[in-house]
This record gives sequence, structure tokens and C-alpha cells, in this order.
Amino acid sequence: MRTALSIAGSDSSGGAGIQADLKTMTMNGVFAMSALTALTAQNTTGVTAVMEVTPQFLQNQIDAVFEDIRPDAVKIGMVASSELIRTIAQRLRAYEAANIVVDPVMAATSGARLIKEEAIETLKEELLPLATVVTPNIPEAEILSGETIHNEDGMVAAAIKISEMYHCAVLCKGGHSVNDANDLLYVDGKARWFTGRRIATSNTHGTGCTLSSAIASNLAKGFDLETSVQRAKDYISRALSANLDLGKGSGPMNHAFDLSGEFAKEAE
Ligand SMILES: Nc1ncnc2c1ncn2[C@@H]1O[C@H](COP(=O)(O)OP(=O)(O)O)[C@@H](O)[C@H]1O
Ligand SMILES: Cc1ncc(COP(=O)(O)OP(=O)(O)O)c(N)n1
Repeated sequence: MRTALSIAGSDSSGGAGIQADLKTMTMNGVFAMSALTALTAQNTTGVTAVMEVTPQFLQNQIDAVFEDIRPDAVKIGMVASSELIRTIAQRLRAYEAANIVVDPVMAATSGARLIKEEAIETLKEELLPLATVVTPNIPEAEILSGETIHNEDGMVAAAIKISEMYHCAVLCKGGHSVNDANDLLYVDGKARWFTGRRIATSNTHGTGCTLSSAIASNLAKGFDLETSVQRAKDYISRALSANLDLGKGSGPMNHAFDLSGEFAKEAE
């Protein structure tokens, strides 16, 4: 069985963070492992507290995983501080990790900050150059590129700039667009759109975590990047359409929509 590691924060309400990643990886047919960067006290209405792990404890978790069950892919989510970012980069370089998906998590839907301001520069310099693909939403792509995005041409321009600055593929996600939920992949000098009808729901908690973990799972199974993004896009669209309605705010997605195991299939 192929394996994937999520390095991310815990969401006590189960919709985003490590909990979303483990559900997504399992439903996508890979064995899921985790290294926690932080605990958050969080629900569908907001984040009330954050407790970071120490850099040493994060290193211990990553080492414990790599020295026993080497992951075929790694997904990186919420990492709040420069020290933790440097620890991750150093360990992934030491293990020559492959298939690294970086979701540059900056804030929750509720608006709570999930990265310190000073750590954004470290994330750019240390993690993006290691990434097979980085998956910013529109506000994150604006911060990483320094460009304002007004429309789909702006998504392309920001993705090109990020890709050229940090030498990685970029998937600029369109969940925050006013139009359809179209995502733009810029890889090897080419732009490709992954189109998606906007689903009329306010229950979008954890969409970014889910998409990035689904991409990592498919890379772990041996699919190429474009196929992995298409399969992840299909997965998120189905999970959003499954119409779970939990909590008082922006609720989580339903990962139990695929009981036939269609998404768990291996690459041929
Ligand atoms: N209402 C929606 N309908 C369909 N797809 C959506 C919707 N909201 C988000 N998505 C998709 O979910 C994925 C995550 O996007 P986005 O919400 O922009 O990320 P984040 O959770 O990091 O803010 C993307 O593939 C995006 O197109
Ligand atoms: C612990 C933790 N990590 C990440 C997020 C953000 O999740 P994401 O899927 O990017 O976005 P929202 O669901 O918050 O829009 C989080 N909330 N908690």
C-alpha cells in the first residue's frame, strides 16, 4: 500500500487540518500518517486557541515516520512559525522526500490567522523551493506573488510569478472567486485550467486541506501531477456536493460519499 504523511495542525472540529487530511488520504486509498505542528481549539464558527508544538517535537515525529514507514508523498498544511518551517525543510531535505504538496495556509475561513506575519517570508524561502506543487487560494497567491488578483488572467499572472520565483508548480485555487470554482495549474511553463461548477453551499470548511491531501494521495499512488489535480478536483466536488450540514458556521465536507471505493483506485 502507498503511504502519505500530513504535516499540519489539528482542527478539533474535524473539518480541516490533520483530521481532513487523514480522512481524505484514507478515502483516496493511501495509508495516512501525521506530524502535528499545532493544536487548534476550533469549530465551524472560528478558532479560539492555538498551541504550537516545539521544533524538537516536530522533528521527532517526522523522524519517527521516515525512519520506519517512508511516505510516498508529503502534504504540508498549517505551520505557524519560522522555527517550525525550518525544521520541516531541514528534515525533508535530509530524507530527500519526494512528491511534496505545500498548502500555504495563512488563515481559516473564519478569518483567524494561522501563520505569524514574520513566518511568511520563511515559508517562501524554505518550503516553496521543495514543493512539487504549491496550492494557494486567491488571497494567499496575492501575498506570495505580491500581485493583486481581479480575475482569471490575474490568477495566471500570479501563478507564473510564484513559479518563476520559487521554481515549483503552482495551483492557484478559485474557491474565493466570484465566478465558478476554476483552479489554474501552472507547470513546466504551461497553464491549464481545472474547471468546476460553483456548488451553492456555505459548508466549505477544510476545502483547501482536502484538495491538497487528495493531490498528495494521488501523487503517492503514482499518478502524474495533472492527473492528480484532476482526481483531487473530482474528489472535492463530490465531497462538497454530498451536502453535509453540521455546526453553526461554515461546516465540514462529507468524506463518506464514496463507499464504492472509486477514488481509492491505484494507478494502472
Ligand atoms: N463552492 C464551491 N463549489 C465548488 N468548488 C469549490 C467551492 N469552494 C471551493 N471550491 C474548490 O475547493 C478547492 C479549495 O479551494 P479554496 O476554497 O479556494 O481553498 P482554501 O480552502 O484554501 O481557501 C478548490 O478546488 C476550489 O475550486
Ligand atoms: C488546523 C487548520 N489547518 C488549516 C486550516 C485551514 O483550512 P483550509 O482548508 O485551507 O481553509 P478553511 O476551511 O479554513 O477555509 C484550518 N482552518 N485549521
